[in-house]
Amino acid sequence: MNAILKNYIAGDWVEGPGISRNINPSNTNDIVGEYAKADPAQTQKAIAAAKAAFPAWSRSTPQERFDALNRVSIEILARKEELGRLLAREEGKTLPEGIGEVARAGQIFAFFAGEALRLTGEKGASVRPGLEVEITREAVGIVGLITPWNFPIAIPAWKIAPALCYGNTVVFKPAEIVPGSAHALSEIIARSGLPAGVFNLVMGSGSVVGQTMLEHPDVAAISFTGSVGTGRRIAQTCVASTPMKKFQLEMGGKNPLVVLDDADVKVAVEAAVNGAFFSTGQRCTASSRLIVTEGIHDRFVEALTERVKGLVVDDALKAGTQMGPVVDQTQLDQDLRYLQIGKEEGARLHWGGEMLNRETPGFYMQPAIFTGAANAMRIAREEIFGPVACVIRAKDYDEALALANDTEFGLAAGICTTSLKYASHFKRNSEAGMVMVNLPTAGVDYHVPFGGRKGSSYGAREQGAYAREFYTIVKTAYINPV
Ligand SMILES: NC(=O)C1=CN([C@@H]2O[C@H](COP(=O)(O)OP(=O)(O)OC[C@H]3O[C@@H](n4cnc5c(N)ncnc54)[C@H](OP(=O)(O)O)[C@@H]3O)[C@@H](O)[C@H]2O)C=CC1
Ligand SMILES: O=C(O)CCC(=O)C(=O)O
Repeated sequence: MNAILKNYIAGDWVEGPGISRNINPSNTNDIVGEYAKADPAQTQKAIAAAKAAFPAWSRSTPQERFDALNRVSIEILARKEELGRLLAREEGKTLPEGIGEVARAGQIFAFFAGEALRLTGEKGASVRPGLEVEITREAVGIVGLITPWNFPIAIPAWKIAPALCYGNTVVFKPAEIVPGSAHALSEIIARSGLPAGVFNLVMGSGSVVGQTMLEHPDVAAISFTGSVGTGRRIAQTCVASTPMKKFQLEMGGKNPLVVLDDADVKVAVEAAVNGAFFSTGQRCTASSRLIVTEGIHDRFVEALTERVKGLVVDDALKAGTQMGPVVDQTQLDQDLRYLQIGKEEGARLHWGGEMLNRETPGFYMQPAIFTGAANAMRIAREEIFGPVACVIRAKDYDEALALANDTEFGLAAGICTTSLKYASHFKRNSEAGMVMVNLPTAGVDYHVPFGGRKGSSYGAREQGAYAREFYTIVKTAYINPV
């Protein structure tokens, strides 16, 4: 076994009081690595380091910020195959998906390197004679970044890069089950030329490291992606703390993909397969509800089933694998529990859902399609976060739209149609933060806002230039030029 990989605090790599093991979900005999696990005291040291570094970093020049973020981007992109392999090995998404995610992380750092150089701010006349008014943005302070396991490098990238770009200092806590990509990213950031303390990595559990960050008065803001339950607790703690913290939550989805009678079946099937089953369905943007109108329903289900039957489920690192394993036993148990719930609710498990044996012991599961699902069923209302799709029959477009919007979530929604009229109407009337036409609900660009409505998201949007809303505070200055 290699050395235990350390936390990064105040510019030093430090051992943790505990150790966690990173296990390959494609082969549970394969230990990806051992990683430091922090306690509250170590987390507090990271917060103190971020506090000490904040005054200087918040006043750093755009050139310094550009240089650091640009170096990070260059190294990530140069090493995308190697880092993609590590990501696929620890999380279970396929190697092409892993490499794609790493490339996305590199592009995000490039975007925010550029963003650091972009001038912002407004100056105008006051309503009072002779006075001037300036509106500027300042860094928020120490930001705590809490990330999930399903995008082990892209989600950290889309929080760390804007946080640093706008002059904040960072304490980063990755998900405990996937510390590998987070650690590799942190090593790259550590050699990017940032002053000590500007960026700190604190690996460990949510209930210890995350909770310490939430309760610490010096942490000014928390950006979180993960489950609704944890998101809600974070919101309550941030509001109850003194001073109150700024927070941003990206949580679940139960994203509808509407397939209308006039859809191109091939396009619809590809959108559904990609949206529901790629990345093993472990995306908050996954197309977990397929809402299909009468006239195309049977043709669509038949073509979808044929396509899904052909998906190669195997070791994430094997050439030709199209769907990797579920991330861990807990998530697999949740997926299997929902298959049981669906059957008990009266939906038909049309295809899949079997556990699979492969050469190595891993969490392999066939993708599953429920038909005859009703939107009121738990399988259509609750986020499963696995390779499980429910087909819900709709009479016509109006009913399909109503069903699509009948959810507590509102992250992404898609429609497959060749009608401009329906596509435009759906775009306007969908109650989701992101709308896709003839595309999967999952898979987004890195330079535009990401986020949802209703129970999916809270606070300012992430990604693109909109990220500025969360990572800066507005200051209004009045000047009397005497
Ligand atoms: N929207 C999305 O993208 C995601 C949604 N999910 C949903 O959540 C379910 C459970 O996944 P899970 O990983 O447990 O999600 P969690 O919400 O528990 O975890 C997300 C992050 O929050 C941390 N965390 C957990 N508890 C606390 C706390 N009390 N204070 C601060 N931080 C905390 C976790 O740390 P640690 O890893 O140490 O627990 C992790 O870094 C999935 O089945 C899925 O439905 C999960 C991942 C992503
Ligand atoms: O669909 C995507 O590209 C992003 C999904 C995502 O952010 C998530 O699942 O957490």
